[in-house]
Amino acid sequence: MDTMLETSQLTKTYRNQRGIRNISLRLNAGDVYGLLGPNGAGKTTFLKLVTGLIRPDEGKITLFRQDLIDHFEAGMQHVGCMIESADFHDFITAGQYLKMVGRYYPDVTEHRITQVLEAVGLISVRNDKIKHYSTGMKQKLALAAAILPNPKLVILDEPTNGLDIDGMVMFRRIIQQLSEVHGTTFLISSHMIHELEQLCNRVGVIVEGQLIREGDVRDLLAGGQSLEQFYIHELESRKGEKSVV
Ligand SMILES: Nc1ncnc2c1ncn2[C@@H]1O[C@H](COP(=O)(O)OP(=O)(O)OP(=O)(O)O)[C@@H](O)[C@H]1O
Repeated sequence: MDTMLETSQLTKTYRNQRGIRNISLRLNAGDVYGLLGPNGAGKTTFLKLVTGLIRPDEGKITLFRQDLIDHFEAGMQHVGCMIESADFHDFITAGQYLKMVGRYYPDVTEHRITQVLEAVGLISVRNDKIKHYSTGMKQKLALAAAILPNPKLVILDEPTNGLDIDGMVMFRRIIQQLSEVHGTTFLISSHMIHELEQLCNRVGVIVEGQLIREGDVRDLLAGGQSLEQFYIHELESRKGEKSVV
């Protein structure tokens, strides 16, 4: 099976001693992988590391089987990402913004820009300045930018933050369609556990900077366990282990 992203013993410690420790994780082509974990567990840190936004202290990251740092630009051509709250220039329009993003990729056409704006439901406001957008609309625009170049791998940090119910349904449909029709691989961090249950084939649980468990969603569901039950059980076991110590 083709490996899209692999980390080995990935460690990042901030000055306050927080961060992540020894995370080894592999994403195969076609995976829709959900990262779960409590606030402050280290999910965003992990996503920032694998998108090159910060450098690890230790460990290795390979993207499409090549070292991320040595082949950063070539690798990132095939990655779309949305990390933390989207930050935009307020005085440009959604259409102009996507045109700007499109310049970083070889073949983003005007037609493709229209296509993604339609997909995320922003076509009617494409000529409005971003400063007039709501939080959810900005989130949709960030998703549009992430999928714009038809990436092989899409990395999303809390993508449904601020989305209304329609927006969440739209988000789920886009991911399912890209995954099923184009075989796009996804790595998604979210607290929306029911969304993840519907979308993901695999999940990993990060607690206090460590990947404590991975699971195959189909197996969990077939065993009569919901993703929420699996997650709560993992957190409770972790607390139990700590209280014994
Ligand atoms: N730039 C930074 N400097 C110092 N500490 C940081 C920095 N960024 C994150 N941290 C700390 O590292 C830990 C992991 O943070 P991170 O943002 O990765 O967690 P998270 O799992 O994404 O949390 P949430 O679900 O709340 O978004 C937290 O304790 C956080 O306070």
